[in-house]
Amino acid sequence: MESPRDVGGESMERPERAEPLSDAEREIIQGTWGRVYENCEEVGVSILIRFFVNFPSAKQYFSQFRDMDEPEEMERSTQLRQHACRIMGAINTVVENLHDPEKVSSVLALVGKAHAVKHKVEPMYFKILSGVIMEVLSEDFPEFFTADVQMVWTKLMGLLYWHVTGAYTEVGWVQLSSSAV
Ligand code: HEM
Repeated sequence: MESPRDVGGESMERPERAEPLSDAEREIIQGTWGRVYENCEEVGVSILIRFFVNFPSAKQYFSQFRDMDEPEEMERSTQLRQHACRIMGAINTVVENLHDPEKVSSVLALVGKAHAVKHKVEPMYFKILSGVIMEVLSEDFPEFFTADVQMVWTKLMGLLYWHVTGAYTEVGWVQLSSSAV
């Protein structure tokens, strides 16, 4: 599906600012997220399984399942399950605080900083994960994730990526070229 170079060698693009969400868009996100979050562990796990199956190089950061290939085996990993819940929890905090841009940026700055400094995760994986999140939500909740709703969610994912990559820039993340990886 991928080679590490597909994801490792690209530069981190970051627009000047994230496009803000309107009140109506915030309501759409909050309304649809409520239904997703009711099943947060199950949805989070299916997002991560698809992420690691389609982009196996993303497993390199996880000691417990970096060498696993079978989705059934990965599904039993407590580290995967825990990360699924942490991702869903962080998105939930963002969604619940969309009216409070400072809170949103501080939550995502912490996520970005930890992943840059502690986990040393290549930031492109955040973009890839956003795409997988959109795919899984659209497939699992077709009754809510209509084309219009998907557009609003894509905007939220852009906002998330913008804040996270902002934190990477802030801590002085240096992009490795693909030939150096
Ligand atoms: C929306 C995206 C994401 C969110 C909200 C998120 C959130 C979190 C949180 C809250 C933690 C625990 C606190 C910490 O140690 O920082 C964590 C840990 C971690 N994250 Fe993420 N994460 C995201 C994406 C990613 C991606 C794309 C990767 C790598 C491909 C990744 C790799 C890790 C690793 C390796 C840990 C430590 C796991 C452990 O110690 O068991 N995360 N994440």
